[in-house]
Amino acid sequence: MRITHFELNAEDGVETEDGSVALQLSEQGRDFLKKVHPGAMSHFGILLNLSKGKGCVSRVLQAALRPSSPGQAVPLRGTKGGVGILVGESSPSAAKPQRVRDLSEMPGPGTWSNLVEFFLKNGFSRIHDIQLQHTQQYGKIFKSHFGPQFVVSIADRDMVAQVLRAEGRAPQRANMESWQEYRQLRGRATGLISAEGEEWLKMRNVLKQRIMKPKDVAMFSAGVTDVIADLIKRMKCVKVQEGASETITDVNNLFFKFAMESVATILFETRLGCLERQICQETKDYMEALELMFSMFKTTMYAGAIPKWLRPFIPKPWNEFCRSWDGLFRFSKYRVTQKHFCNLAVLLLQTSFTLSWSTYLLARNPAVQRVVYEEIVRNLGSDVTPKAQDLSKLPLVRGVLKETLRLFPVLPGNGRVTQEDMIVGGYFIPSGTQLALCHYTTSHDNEVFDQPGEFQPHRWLRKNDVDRVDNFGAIPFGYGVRSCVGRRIAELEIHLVLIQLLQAFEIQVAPNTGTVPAKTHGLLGPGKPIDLKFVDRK
Ligand code: HEM
Repeated sequence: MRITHFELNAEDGVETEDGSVALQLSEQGRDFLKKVHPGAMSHFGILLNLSKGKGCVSRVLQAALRPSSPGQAVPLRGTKGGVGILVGESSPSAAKPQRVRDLSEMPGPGTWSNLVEFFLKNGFSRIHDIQLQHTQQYGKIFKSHFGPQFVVSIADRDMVAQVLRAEGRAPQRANMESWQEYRQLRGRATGLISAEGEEWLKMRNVLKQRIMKPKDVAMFSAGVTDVIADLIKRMKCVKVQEGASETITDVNNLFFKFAMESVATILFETRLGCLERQICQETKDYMEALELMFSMFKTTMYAGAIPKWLRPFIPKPWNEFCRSWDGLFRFSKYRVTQKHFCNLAVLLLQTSFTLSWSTYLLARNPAVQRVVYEEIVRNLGSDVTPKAQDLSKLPLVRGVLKETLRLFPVLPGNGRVTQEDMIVGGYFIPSGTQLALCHYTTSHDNEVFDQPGEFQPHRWLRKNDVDRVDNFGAIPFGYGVRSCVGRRIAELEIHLVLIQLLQAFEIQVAPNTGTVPAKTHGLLGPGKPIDLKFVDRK
């Protein structure tokens, strides 16, 4: 087999240290290869995915290819015994290719400065800020050590896209060791969030049949609407208690109860009464256990960062981590969800934080709120209860959610463990490396988003049917086969509740609220309570 011609662009060739050249396939290159020799794909181990249409434009063909040996089969670095074929040479006009660098050459904070930052300066609650700070200091790809863990952080939209597009059939999320260890210790089943490999695939396939598509989740619309009616009733009661101020203090508390009630409605087809005046004791205890879990987020991080051999000397973090999980597992009512999803608390907080941030942003930007409200009145009506099928008429409401999650991505960073060798940002990253994808930083990158600090839901409006405003800079639900399985449910709930809140109230910032900083409590939540005024529209 010999492919005689192959176009290379300047950025396609990356020179390795020993003078050989690694090929980075451009889209044209890949298409060309497919056209001239479809069979060749099977010989390019690393290209197997591409032939199934799952590859990525900038995927690197990690071959140690000699520029002078076109047509020769050579071993591919980073593939399991695959061979590649040099199909051409860089055009003479091509700029000098870059050298592939080793991880030892990657910049990043030293172990000690990281220890001081995280353990002495409370860095675990400022993970999002540290992401920004480290990106400024070390660039868009840098390495760090957290106790026994070594992490490569990626804060560049295109590199994030490269990593996620290259994923295999069962991507591995990082940082779940503590959860897995706890579950093994106590004999608890692994949930979807922390499962890996074949076990994950099996669970995911079961769930995805039920809740992955917008049209499948539309059937939950009526149930969610009932819960929203209860939420608004509850808000009106609280306002009456507050008297003339019309203020609801710490809105997240109320939105958390709403999230819990609607998840129960959707997933266990039951009502818990979280939005009633009197909450049943078991639900109350469960909510307290969840709060404890989150107040102990720091402990969770310490539990993961302290090596096992140090535990006899510093036992507290691991013991507390187990104690808070034991607390949550006591509640048999919630076991079904715990079993499937692993951490119900995370899911509830994702929804409640997002609702808190979006109402806060609407209150802080009254002009934007007015335009969104006008869209609702114009395209739906001021008192028509929305259904799932109405959402396509309200692109700005959808923009509000996207923009909220861009400014405050509840998961400010995500993890992946590389499953094969890769070259990212000019660095050779071996298989098994833990990556941290810095979504908070890419969401605030002014090379990716114009005026990134501004709340502009209209930036997400499509100009026409072919316009795509998707952007790897902001992927709050993740991307690909391991992305959020509850995305469609969360979107449905949040869109429906935002519409009805805006139909019922004009949302204003309470005088004492001021600017609310974000804080990482595992997820990116408000750093202080958000108090808002909900002024009746009629
Ligand atoms: C605003 C609300 C939410 C946001 C922003 C959000 C975001 C995310 C993100 C970023 C991930 C990780 C994806 C990845 O690694 O690529 C994730 C995973 C997950 N989410 Fe959500 N989520 C939300 C609500 C929900 C809800 C309501 C549910 C359940 C009903 C849910 C269920 C899950 C599950 C089970 C996973 C793990 C998926 C897996 O590992 O296969 N999420 N979510």
